Amino acid sequence: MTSHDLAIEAIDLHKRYGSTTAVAGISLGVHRGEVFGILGTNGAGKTTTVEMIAGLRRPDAGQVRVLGLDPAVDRGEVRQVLGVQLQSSALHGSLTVTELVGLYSSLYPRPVPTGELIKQVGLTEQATTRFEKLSGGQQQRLSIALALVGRPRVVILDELTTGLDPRARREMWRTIENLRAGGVTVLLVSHAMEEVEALCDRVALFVAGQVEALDTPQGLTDRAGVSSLDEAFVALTGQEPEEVR
Ligand SMILES: Nc1ncnc2c1ncn2[C@@H]1O[C@H](COP(=O)(O)OP(=O)(O)OP(=O)(O)O)[C@@H](O)[C@H]1O
Repeated sequence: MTSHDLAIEAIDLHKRYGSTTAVAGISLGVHRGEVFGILGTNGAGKTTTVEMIAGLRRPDAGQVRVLGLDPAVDRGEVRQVLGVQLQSSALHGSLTVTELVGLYSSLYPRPVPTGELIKQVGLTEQATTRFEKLSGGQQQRLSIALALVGRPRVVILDELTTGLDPRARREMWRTIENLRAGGVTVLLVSHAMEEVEALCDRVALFVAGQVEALDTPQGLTDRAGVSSLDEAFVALTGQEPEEVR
């Protein structure tokens, strides 16, 4: 496999915040068309890593390539191919769902039609509701819609289904399956073991800013000699998985 086959390449990333080391030498290669999961306890460096991959945070050291581009340098080009949903989105509270999706659509040459996208994330009934009046789960679904509006080739989702009810959760899983079927590469940060087990081709287990193990879900459970990813996480990292928030 050459680096041309990689949609995302992170090489020896480091990041400190004052005296806190958040990321201490992370390297990852995500194949084109793959759904790749990052699992780790609170503070393991997951968000910092995906923010560096998205070009939203500058690494102290190390390199990132997204489809061969450097997100910190080729900002305009990367914006056209990369969709990002982060944990907290700062959106204009007085705009409605339709207005926000329309605003983001205008940034792309071939956006998903606004109504179609709103339906896809289950917000048709809230189409004329202002962002500030949406529930936490609805805001979450809107932020996922905004990550997908430009038909990205690579999508980064940080805590895809945290805070969503079971039905919305299943719909999001279906959305991921559809992205995979369309050849889109997905990098997924999650606390939910069953979500990662169900969706991801490969998984990286993060501990204290480093990759402790990286394999298919089956490979991780085989390696740990256990029957679930939950148990493999405990066996391979020595840490208890977090409760899903
Ligand atoms: N802006 C910041 N300023 C200072 N410290 C930070 C900042 N962002 C993160 N940290 C610290 O860096 C470490 C890694 O944080 P990060 O958010 O990347 O971890 P995480 O694995 O995403 O955690 P979580 O599951 O809680 O979201 C933590 O110790 C955190 O407190």
